[in-house]
Parts: sequence; structure tokens; C-alpha cells
Amino acid sequence: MINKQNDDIFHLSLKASDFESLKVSAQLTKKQEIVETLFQKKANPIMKNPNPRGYRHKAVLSATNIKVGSNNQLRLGFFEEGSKKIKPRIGHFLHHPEIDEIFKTVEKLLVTYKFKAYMSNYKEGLIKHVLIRKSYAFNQFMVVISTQGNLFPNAKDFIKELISIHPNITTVVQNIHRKDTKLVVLEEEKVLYGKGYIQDKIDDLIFNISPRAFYQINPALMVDLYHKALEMANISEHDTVLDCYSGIGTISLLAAKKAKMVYGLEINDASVKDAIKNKKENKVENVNFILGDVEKTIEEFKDKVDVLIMDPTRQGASLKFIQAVLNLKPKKIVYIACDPQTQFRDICQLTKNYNVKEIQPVDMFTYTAHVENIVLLSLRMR
Ligand SMILES: C[S@@+](CC[C@H](N)C(=O)[O-])C[C@H]1O[C@@H](n2cnc3c(N)ncnc32)[C@H](O)[C@@H]1O
Repeated sequence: MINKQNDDIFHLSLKASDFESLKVSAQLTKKQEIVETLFQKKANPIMKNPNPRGYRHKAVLSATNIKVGSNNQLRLGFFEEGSKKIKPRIGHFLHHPEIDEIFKTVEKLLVTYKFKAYMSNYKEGLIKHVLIRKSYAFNQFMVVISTQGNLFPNAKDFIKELISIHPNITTVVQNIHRKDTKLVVLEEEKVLYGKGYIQDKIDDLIFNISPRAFYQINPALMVDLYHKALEMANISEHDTVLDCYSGIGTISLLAAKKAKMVYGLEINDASVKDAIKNKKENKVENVNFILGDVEKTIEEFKDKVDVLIMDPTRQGASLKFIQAVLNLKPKKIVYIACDPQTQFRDICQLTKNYNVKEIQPVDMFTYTAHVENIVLLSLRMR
């Protein structure tokens, strides 16, 4: 049983700076310890990151203006920690190196074409953020440029130059903002070049990934994470599986190879659209994707569920969702999390009826404080 009294655990130090200066082996030991202290239980040895540096296949930089002589010039950079200020800088040791090369070219071209960063105080300028995603299997790149409003003067020439330097950019999308927001990608977009999405491959399945959809940032380890989660789920051909927080359907479509039927529940319409396309293009019949908040879609769920897989965001699940899971009584739950602390909070509720059977930490985010963790729970027989 989990020690629910262990409240101090929520105050464990998890600062990024604690990890940046440590050797990878020491980081692994610390992350293993964090998970085992939290759950008061031995976990499997943490799964190692095959590329401890340069593993990020998605990166975002934001635009700011700097003074060059008497003129303003655009620069890309990172938000300073805990502030709204952008520090001009390209290059991060966690980014895949080709992503940083593309950022450099995009910045150079934005300056050549005299684009300015959007400054919300003055309601002036155009460019807000640049997002780049690399496909792991196909070496394709997607560039998304967020702009305030729908203008993008000389887009054709800009893209022609960009593609001539980086021919493996297969799509460029303008993401259009009509309001001031911290978000990078909103609903409105215009495909400036290519198909508007990139593709990746997991095992023998091809996945379309559009700009607004979620996709793991560390695809090399993502594949091992999925394989381990499915091994823990041990799905049989008679099983109905519920994949909650299903994104573009990666886990659902992999689980469908073993299961009788899989249902994927997801709130993001762009992800569900990709998931449906992924199901069709991979010719998988025994999967259905349902758009909506899991809190609601799970309650409407009437079929018997044998295995429930859940992979929520860092906030974890709501109490209402956890209660619905307890009512549904799946035989097994595989809980994948990118924050073991919220996962632990949720599992404290689930242990009313479930036992923790296996814990598998995964070093998806080396040199950061974040830990990915998979927990297998099984329904207690009464
Ligand atoms: C960590 S991602 C996991 C996605 C997928 N399992 C994967 O591995 O790519 C979490 C997903 O949960 C979705 N999500 C967040 N809140 C949700 C909610 N209340 N109901 C349904 N889906 C939600 C997000 O849109 C996102 O796609």
C-alpha cells in the first residue's frame, strides 16, 4: 500500500539546476530515488536515454527586437526563467543540432526580409514564435511561425530561400494569433508550404503529426516507453482497451495489434483529426477515437473495459476522472506520467481498489528535473 501520509514528498527538490551540473549517472540515481521515495516501493531500474544530449525533436524560440544602430532588428531567443523577457540566443545542447541550424537560418531570413518581433505593449510587429519539429524516422522538419494577425509579406520568396538551404523542411505553417496569449500555437493556421504536417514511424505504423497535436519530444526513448507500457498492459485478443489522453493515437494504434477493441479519448481536436487519419492510413479497424474531455467521455462509456491506459499532462488527472475510473473497474491500469508527483497523488486515490504492481521510471528528459514514469496497477479481488 502507498504511504499516503508522506506529504513531505510533494516538497522534494526538483529544480532544473540540480540536474544540469550532474553527470548522467548521478542524474539517473537521483531520479530513481525520487520515484522510489515517492511510492515507497522499489522500481525497475530507470530506462536510460540513448541520446542524453540533443534528444529534443521539438523546440520553440520566441521573437524579440534588439537595437542595432538606430534600427530595431529581430532576434530569436528563450524566455528568461520566471520573467516575460526574451534573451536573444540560438542553440541549446538539448535540441537536436539540425533544429538549431534551421533556427539560425530562419532568424537570418526574418532579418533580411525586415520582419519585426511583435511587441504587445505597442501592438506593433509581426513575429511571435518559431516552432520546429523533426521527424525521427524520416528526417523531415516542420517549421511553424506564429504571427500576430494573418500578414506574411513575401512569404513565397522567404520560403523558397529557406527550403533551398534546408531541403528537408517538408512543411511551413503560419500560425495566426488574433490576441495576446502565452500560447505558441492557436487554432487558426495557414499552410505556406507542403502538406501542413510531418510524418513519423513507430514500428510499422506511420503517424501524421500536425502543428497543434501533442507528440513526445524524445522520439528515440518514446518507442521504448510505449513498448514497456504495452508489455506491462499485457493485452490479450479478448481485451477492450481504453486509451485515455490518446493524442494522435500512437498508443491506441500500437495496442490495437493485440486487443479486441481500443477506444482513444482525447480533448484536442487537431490530435483527434490526426488520430483518425492515422487509423485510416494504417488500415487499423479495431480502434475508435472519441473527441472530448476524458472527465465526460469516460462517464458515457458503457462497454466493459479490461485495460485502461492513461497518459495525462503534467497536471495529472482530475478527481472526477479518477472516480470514474474507479467506477469503471478495469482489471489493469497503466498510468504513464511526465510528473510522478501528480501521478502519485492520483494513484493514492486509485489504491482504494488497486495494487501497485510495477513501477518503471524513464529518463526521457535528461539534464532537466522532469521524470517520466509508468505504473502498473491491478484491481484487487474482493
Ligand atoms: C502527455 S500527452 C499524451 C498523448 C499520447 N498518449 C502520446 O503518447 O502521444 C497528454 C494528452 O492529453 C490531452 N488532454 C489533456 N487534457 C485532457 C482532457 N481533459 N481530456 C482528454 N484529453 C486531454 C492533451 O491534448 C494531450 O494530447
